[in-house]
Amino acid sequence: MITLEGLTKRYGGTTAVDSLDLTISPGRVTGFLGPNGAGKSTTMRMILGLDSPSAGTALVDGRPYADWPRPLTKVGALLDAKALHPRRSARDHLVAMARSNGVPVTRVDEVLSIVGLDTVTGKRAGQFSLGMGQRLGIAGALLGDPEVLMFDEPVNGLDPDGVRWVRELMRSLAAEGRTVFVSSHLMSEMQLTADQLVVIGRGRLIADAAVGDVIAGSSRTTVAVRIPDRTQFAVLRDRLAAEAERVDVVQERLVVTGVPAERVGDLAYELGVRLHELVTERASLEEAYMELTADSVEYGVAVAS
Ligand SMILES: Nc1ncnc2c1ncn2[C@@H]1O[C@H](COP(=O)(O)OP(=O)(O)OP(=O)(O)O)[C@@H](O)[C@H]1O
Repeated sequence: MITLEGLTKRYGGTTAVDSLDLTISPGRVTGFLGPNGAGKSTTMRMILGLDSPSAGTALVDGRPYADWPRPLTKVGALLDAKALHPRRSARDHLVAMARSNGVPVTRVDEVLSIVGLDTVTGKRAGQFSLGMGQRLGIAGALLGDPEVLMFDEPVNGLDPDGVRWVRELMRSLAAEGRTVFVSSHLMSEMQLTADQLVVIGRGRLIADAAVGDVIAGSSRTTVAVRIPDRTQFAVLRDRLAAEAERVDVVQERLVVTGVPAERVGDLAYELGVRLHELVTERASLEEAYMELTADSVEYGVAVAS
């Protein structure tokens, strides 16, 4: 478990992370989202003791990362996949990591096989593609068989097979009861991978909720109704207009915002309106995320409406 209390980081006049209170629980994948510059990497760096907080605390199972006797066996992390010695082979890189962290060297071949690099163990890291570098970084995170795993943009540079592999790996690590904390800008991928989402903007917490709740909270979730009779169509439209946030007519269907499908169905029944279709059209995570972070985008582009 990761616990943040009042976690704050200031760089001169910039507050990169602003009083974050958060618990990241084991047994599930927690997605960490936010626009560029929101403070995700800085938060992860503070959890790993690579940056010291200006205020507050970041604890792993009740202690700061650095206070754990063999931290690599407690927390594994992929922060910057490019941070490799270019002339070292994948195997040498992991052997050096294992030796300096009291991890048996036999584990190196295990993790190379888990990440699918067992056929290129002798190749130097400098000759690696971006995707191979990511896999090696993930191997490093798994080396100490830790209970807590953190990945900063793990699918960066991976092909579709690699993206699916990372998704399945994260899900299986969480299913084993580990804490999995992963940042990403790929919303469609997060929708498939994460159970819980933490969204930050300008260093502050915007949301901490189950993926389904984040999506359900979006005003873009609508109910669409198809009514074959024109008169009944108008009756239901006028009745819904009195209580919905908005009612649109799209391709001869009523599209209702702010009234659940159950209520729309009950109203139609009361008014004797015959329906041919009644369907909830959920927002995607991407739409829900855009809505949540609209005020926190630091480097936004003005969109003409
Ligand atoms: N070493 C540093 N010195 C000064 N400012 C920094 C430093 N590191 C980060 N920042 C600033 O802190 C803020 C948060 O940056 P951070 O990299 O944590 O965001 P992020 O959410 O990881 O962004 P991205 O999605 O672009 O990776 C930014 O405004 C950034 O410019």
